[in-house]
Amino acid sequence: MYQVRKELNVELGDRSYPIVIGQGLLGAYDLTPWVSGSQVMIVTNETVAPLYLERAKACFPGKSVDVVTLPDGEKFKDWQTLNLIFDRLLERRHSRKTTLAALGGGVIGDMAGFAAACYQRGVPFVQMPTTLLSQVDSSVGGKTGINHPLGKNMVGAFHQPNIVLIDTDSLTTLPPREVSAGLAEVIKYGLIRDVPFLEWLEANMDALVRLEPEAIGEAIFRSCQCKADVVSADEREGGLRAILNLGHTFGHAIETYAGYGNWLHGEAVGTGMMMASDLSLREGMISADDHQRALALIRRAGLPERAPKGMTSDDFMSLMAVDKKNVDGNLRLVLMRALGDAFVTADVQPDNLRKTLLEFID
Ligand SMILES: NC(=O)c1ccc[n+]([C@@H]2O[C@H](COP(=O)([O-])OP(=O)(O)OC[C@H]3O[C@@H](n4cnc5c(N)ncnc54)[C@H](O)[C@@H]3O)[C@@H](O)[C@H]2O)c1
Ligand SMILES: O=C(O)C(=O)C[C@@H](O)[C@H](O)[C@H](O)COP(=O)(O)O
Ligand SMILES: [Zn+2]
Repeated sequence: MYQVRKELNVELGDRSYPIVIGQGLLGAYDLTPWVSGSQVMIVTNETVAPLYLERAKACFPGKSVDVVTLPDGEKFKDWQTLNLIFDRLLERRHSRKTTLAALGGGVIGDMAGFAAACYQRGVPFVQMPTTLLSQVDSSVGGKTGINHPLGKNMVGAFHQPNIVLIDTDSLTTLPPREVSAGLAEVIKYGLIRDVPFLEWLEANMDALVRLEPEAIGEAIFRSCQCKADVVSADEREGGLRAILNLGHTFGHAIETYAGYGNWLHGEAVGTGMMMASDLSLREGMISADDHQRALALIRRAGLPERAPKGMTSDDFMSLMAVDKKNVDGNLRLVLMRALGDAFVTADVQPDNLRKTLLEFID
């Protein structure tokens, strides 16, 4: 038995798709209406497969289901591992009618989605996210890709899924550090454009850290709602969508510096949002009280508040110089005019940026 708690839609004209959120969905929810051909290939990893693969297969009754199981970890979000997906697709003679289904966290979702965007110039794609971070963020919106040693997510494509199936029961097996990482992206939505949600998070953060089902279901729904609204308004990041990058300019620099996987993406984003808040304060945009509210919430989620040991401000500056938001060599950052009101700017005082970097490095 399963229970759908909430359903919402990413509105993209004839490419619109549902996000279905509930309990017991893996193993019971019929995904075949979103699969046009007779074949599915599930992309998963060696950690998730023993936990959820059999249940995921049962979502495709009557279809022929193939599987490719990748090694686990951010350090495998690379060309070599991506190629394992293409190897399997070709060895098994999959056609452009095969649907790829991502079963796992954001690493699997980003790689399976990129493979779906590229294989025979594009095949249908389904998201079955199993981490908090992937349920609140990466499974929605169609950003797919892999890392490059010189920069995070530097090679990729936009490729929207046909459906996102979120079984919140899968979170029961998630390690606490991964829960905190997911909460970073949840907090992000409050900080960028949803003050009522920010207040709700302040009231419910302890329940979220404990993964209490009511609270976590609500946080996932409201996060997906915020992301779906932003993506529906600006699918390819022509403008508004860049606010989803709050904390990511600093965060991606941290992930690249630390070596992919040593810092979790959500951890780097948590510290990065503290840095963005600090800079917003120095730029005279948010008040000291607002800054303290942001810091307190990120801390309560159990996220780190210092940059990696040994990382210098020069390291930050050179890694941030390859950020995708930059234009004509000018650094562009997401800051907050006020809590719940993020925007992109290329116009920060160099001295304020330097002070923010110094504030967070050891
Ligand atoms: N495309 C986007 O819009 C977008 C948005 C945010 C993040 N991302 C990307 O997502 C990635 C991070 O995703 P993530 O935080 O899910 O990390 P992840 O995919 O590495 O998963 C975290 C860990 O949890 C394990 N795991 C997955 N589900 C589990 C479960 N139910 N129980 C126990 N263990 C489980 C995984 O095997 C892995 O070891 C980064 O590469 C980031 O760049 C993409
Ligand atoms: O969906 C988006 O847009 C985001 O920015 C969401 C981010 O949480 C996510 O980490 C994304 O992968 C970052 O995108 P990038 O373009 O900065 O690599
Ligand atoms: Zn992110």
